[in-house]
Amino acid sequence: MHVHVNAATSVDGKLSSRRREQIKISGDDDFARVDEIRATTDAVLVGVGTVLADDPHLTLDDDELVSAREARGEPPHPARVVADSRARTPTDARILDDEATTYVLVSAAAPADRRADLEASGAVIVEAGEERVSFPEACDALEARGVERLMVEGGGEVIFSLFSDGLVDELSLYVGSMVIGGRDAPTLADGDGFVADFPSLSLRAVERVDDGVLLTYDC
Ligand SMILES: NC(=O)C1=CN([C@@H]2O[C@H](COP(=O)(O)OP(=O)(O)OC[C@H]3O[C@@H](n4cnc5c(N)ncnc54)[C@H](O)[C@@H]3O)[C@@H](O)[C@H]2O)C=CC1
Ligand SMILES: Nc1nc(O)c(N)c(N[C@@H]2O[C@H](COP(=O)(O)O)[C@@H](O)[C@H]2O)n1
Repeated sequence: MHVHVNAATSVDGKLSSRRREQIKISGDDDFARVDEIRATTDAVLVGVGTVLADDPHLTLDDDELVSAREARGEPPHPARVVADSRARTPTDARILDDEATTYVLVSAAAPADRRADLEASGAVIVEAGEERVSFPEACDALEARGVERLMVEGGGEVIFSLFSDGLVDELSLYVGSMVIGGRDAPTLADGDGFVADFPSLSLRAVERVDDGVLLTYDC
């Protein structure tokens, strides 16, 4: 499986403010670029922290990209995936509408009633891991369902785990020309952080987009 992480940060590396509300960091051209990456993937993954904070939809905005997928014999939108160890995704979350398949990755610790509620709301439950979602297991399970190209849109906890598990193949990072600040604001890679064996990336491209910079890395 090819795992492509895409995110937008401020110049000080923040994904959002300490309030964890969605902040528009990207400009129109960068959002169009994000839509194009989505269009070439089989599934788009976020953590439940992002679902609770942003209530994202994770479908394609551009009808031409939808038509191109259909012409290739693909579903109109990539599948949506939530890493949600305890099945906390709200049943009225936008990612549970019927526009695309939605997988909710849970751990063995997810309560049975919450799993049933999510299934009744249209989610496909995939169990991977004991207390927390195990991404290596989850990737195998998704691959068995036909997901070869996985895009990850955040947030910081999930991105850290994917780097920690050595699963990231590519990183696109849009750095918007703003400062957010705040020691408790989420960053690109949160989790416990690394103290040694820091993942080292290979810079492939640098490009000006909108009023910011797009950095592309092979990982
Ligand atoms: N600027 C950008 O590009 C983006 C910004 N965001 C922002 O990021 C924030 C949300 O990020 P986070 O709070 O870090 O939440 P997150 O979206 O990374 O979700 C973390 C949650 O995922 C679940 N999870 C399950 N298995 C896991 C594992 N193995 N490793 C890590 N987490 C696992 C846990 O419940 C954990 O609390 C929001 O403020 C949102 O607005 C989110 C996506 C993109
Ligand atoms: N690429 C990017 N730039 C920003 O400025 C952002 N705030 C985000 N946030 C993430 O975009 C997704 C929203 O999806 P929908 O438009 O609802 O489909 C979601 O993952 C946000 O957290 N991304």
